[in-house]
Parts: sequence; C-alpha cells; structure tokens
Amino acid sequence: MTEILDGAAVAKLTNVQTAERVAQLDKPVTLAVIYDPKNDGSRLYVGMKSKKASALGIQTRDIPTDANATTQSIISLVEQLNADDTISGILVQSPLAKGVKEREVFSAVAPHKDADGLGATVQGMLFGDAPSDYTVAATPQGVMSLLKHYDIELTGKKALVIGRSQLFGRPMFALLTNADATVTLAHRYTSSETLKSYLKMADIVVVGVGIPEFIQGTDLKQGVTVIDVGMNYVDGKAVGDVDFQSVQGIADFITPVPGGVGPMTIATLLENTVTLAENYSVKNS
Ligand SMILES: Nc1nc(=O)c2c([nH]1)NC[C@@H]1CN(c3ccc(C(=O)N[C@@H](CCC(=O)O)C(=O)O)cc3)C=[N+]21
Repeated sequence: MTEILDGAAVAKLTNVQTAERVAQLDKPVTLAVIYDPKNDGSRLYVGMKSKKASALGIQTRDIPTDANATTQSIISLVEQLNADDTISGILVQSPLAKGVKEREVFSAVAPHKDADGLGATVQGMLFGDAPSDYTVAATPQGVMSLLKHYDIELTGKKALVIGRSQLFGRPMFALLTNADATVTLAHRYTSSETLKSYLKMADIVVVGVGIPEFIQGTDLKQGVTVIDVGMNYVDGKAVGDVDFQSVQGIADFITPVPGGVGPMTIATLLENTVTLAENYSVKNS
C-alpha cells in the first residue's frame, strides 16, 4: 500500500497556526516580494503566495523589478527594505532577469528579514547546523515538516537528493544530514548507472530536476519514501518529476503533484515570515 503524503492538508494546519500567530502580534506582518514580472512562473507563484498571505492576515508588498534593473539596483532596493521597519520579511523570487547575479541579491537580504532562507549567512548556519534560530529555505524546510508530520524516520536512513540548486538540493542535503540521515547528492553530472544504483538503495528519494516522469517505480526499492519536488506543466497540467502511477505498490509514501511539496513551500515561507516578525518585535522592545 502506498500512502499519499498530503501536503495540501498539512500546509492547511500550518497556515491555521500562522494566522493565529499573526493575530497575536500587535503590529502588521508584511512580506516584501521582489520578482521579475517578465517571468510567467514568477507571476503565477508570486500571485499564489500573496493570495495565501492575505488569507492569513499577512500583508504583501509585491515589487516587480524594472526592465533595466541591475544586480546593484536590486541590491539597493533590498537594502531599503532591510532598513524599513514596516517590512517583516523579504523574498527574492527566482529567477531574476538574465544577467542579474541572484546569489548576490539573496545575500543582500538581512538575516533577520530573510523569509526564504537563501542568504549566505543563514545558509552558512544551516550547513554548520547552528544551534540558534535562523530561517531555512522554504521548499526543503517544507519537505522536512511534511516528513515530520507523518513521523517518517530519518535517523540512519539512506537518503538520495537529486538536484543541487541553491533553493532546493543543497539545503535539502544539509537538512537531512542534520537530521542524521546518510545523504547522497546527485545532479546533472551523475551518470545514469550511478543514479540507478543509488536509487535502488535509497530509503528516501527527494527529487527536483524539472523533468516529467524522471523517476519510475521500477527504479526504486520496495518501501521507499518518495518526495516529488518537481513542478512541470504538461498540456497545461501540473506534474512532478515522478511517474506517480508507476510507484503505486512500490513506495510506502509518495507526495502528489499538485498538492504535495508546493503548498508546503508556501506555508513554510509564511511561517518563516511570522517568525521573523515575532523575533524582530522581541529584539526591538
Ligand atoms: N526565492 C524563491 N523561493 C521559492 O520558493 C520559489 C522561487 N524562488 N522560484 C520558483 C519556485 C517555485 N515555487 C512554487 C511554490 C508553490 C507551488 C505550488 O503551490 N504549486 C501547486 C500547483 C500549482 C498549479 O497547479 O499550477 C501545488 O503543487 O499544489 C509551486 C511552485 C516556489 N519557488
């Protein structure tokens, strides 16, 4: 029997808590979102994030970048938002326009406003497994929350992360390592033979490569947990990187697309935002 990890349902539980925490605060919670308005995906996802934020009482300030924006001009914008006491958190939606050095923009976000956990300071804390509080990238943190909700054991388990982006694979590797799994990170230069052999061994597979049907049930070990971070559109329909039907009866757990990691990503971003708002008010009281 393959059980579906219901990200939409778990996200809803998190969102209820986030809304309560927002209501407890005696000040507005505001998320600033910087994005490239020319990118279709960014417009779609930023729209979804803003809508969900407003449903939870979080205000958003969506800021499209100018057509002629540069790395430096966007960093200046981030610095203004860092200094703006009405802003609780900042999200820089990826990808920014071609030629803009995204990594530099991420790292311009002040750690106490880093709602998406992509700046060098907080990512360094994640990789060092720092004991103090810091925000973690929304997608991999959302995956961890989902695994935790379903009590999926990680200690000593063999985890395979496929994809090494700054937003997903690298922080996913760090989180699973910090959770005492034995983690392998595969990526575009991993040979298909190597990938096949690691897939057959893995207890947990987390895949985000952006290729529909990249993973088939026959690739996997019986009883595996499969987390599908892919977000592809085929004939206008959202599909992940895993051939969902073919893993039935092989995987013990699988996340669907839609309704899996996507809603968890948004819930985690908004949870991070209210956490930043709470901590900021403590620091400044
Ligand atoms: N700085 C940054 N942080 C991000 O977290 C980030 C980003 N940049 N750039 C793009 C990706 C993509 N992303 C998604 C979030 C939610 C859904 C989501 O909720 N999808 C729905 C389906 C949507 C549909 O049906 O079209 C679902 O899975 O149920 C999808 C994709 C966040 N991203």
